[in-house]
Amino acid sequence: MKAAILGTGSWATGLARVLNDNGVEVLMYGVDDREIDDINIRHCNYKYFKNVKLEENIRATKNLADVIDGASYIIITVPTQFVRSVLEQVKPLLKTKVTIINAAKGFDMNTNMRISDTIRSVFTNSEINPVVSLIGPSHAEEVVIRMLTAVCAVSLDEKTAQDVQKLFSNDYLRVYTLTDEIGAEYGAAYKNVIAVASGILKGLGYGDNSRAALITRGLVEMTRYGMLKGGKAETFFGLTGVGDLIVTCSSEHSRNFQAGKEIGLSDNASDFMAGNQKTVEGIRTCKVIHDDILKNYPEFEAPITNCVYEVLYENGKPSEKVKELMNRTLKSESIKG
Ligand SMILES: NC(=O)C1=CN([C@@H]2O[C@H](COP(=O)(O)OP(=O)(O)OC[C@H]3O[C@@H](n4cnc5c(N)ncnc54)[C@H](O)[C@@H]3O)[C@@H](O)[C@H]2O)C=CC1
Ligand SMILES: O=C(CO)COP(=O)(O)O
Repeated sequence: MKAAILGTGSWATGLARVLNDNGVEVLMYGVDDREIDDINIRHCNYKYFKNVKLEENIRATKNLADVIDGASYIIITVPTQFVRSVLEQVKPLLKTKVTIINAAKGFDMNTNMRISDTIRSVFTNSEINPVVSLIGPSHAEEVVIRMLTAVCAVSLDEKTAQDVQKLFSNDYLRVYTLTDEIGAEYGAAYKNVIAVASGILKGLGYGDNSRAALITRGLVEMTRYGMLKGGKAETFFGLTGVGDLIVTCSSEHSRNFQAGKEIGLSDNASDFMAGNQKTVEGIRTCKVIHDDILKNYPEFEAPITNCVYEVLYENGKPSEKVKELMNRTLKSESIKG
């Protein structure tokens, strides 16, 4: 059995190792010569993992046709802004029906669609099996060294979710199935915005109490928004919701957290926004959610997202935004807002 992995970055490498461990033939598609040479020649991916030696049968190439040829599964592990363009290159190369597994967290660059919807908009039902998203609390830095991790295989079709569950599960990666695609994908995207806020608090010098408050109120905010979009409340209390929120808001591995920390340290986002080269999906996700609320749900309150938006896009000062959040009208803790 063969799996095509789109991307040669950190998550692509982490999932390639899982599948290789599970006896699946993997071939990775990349655009970066350095990453491809590292994988093929030096058997590492030094840019992302300084001390990890990869197996020699994990291979990468720039030839997308070779990657797709004979693959039963195609795993999307490029950042969300590249997903549609890569899938459009994949489409003419398909010879048999495949299962596409999304592992990216955020929204389509052009349409702001969820990634499962993006996949369905590129391919017909005769080209692909039901779409699956493999998402949950899973820093690549830990998965690649086989640290115990649990994620969800999310699909509208339980059988396909179970198939992907079996494909990835092993003694260090436990996969649960879930059918609430909307709730899971909004949770996995929204948590990146709250992780930027968590980094900002850290950069400003705040401590554990502040982070716990942010995670708890961030969970309320993302649950209310996700339910508005059609997700189920219970999903936000699972791995793709609070699970991913905790790991991303509390870890120095998180690029979203790191970004927020840098912004908090300088009490300003402009330098960071001008120079950032890393994958920080919370930046764009924040704008997508902010603009959606402004346009479609003007009565909806998303105070954390609004503050992150003002810091990132309107030159708001993080230290002042924190004060604004704390000095809002006092209210009940109810999830209803
Ligand atoms: N890194 C992590 O721990 C996790 C990441 N994810 C998600 O996985 C997705 C990918 O993120 P990372 O691997 O972290 O990003 P990364 O920044 O580590 O790597 C991005 C990769 O995409 C490649 N790339 C860029 N444009 C491309 C194109 N047009 N075609 C093919 N490859 C292209 C780059 O060369 C690089 O290899 C994101 O949506 C992220 O949210 C999900 C769970 C864990
Ligand atoms: O999604 C992740 C862990 O579950 C990775 O988070 P970052 O994109 O912030 O690094």
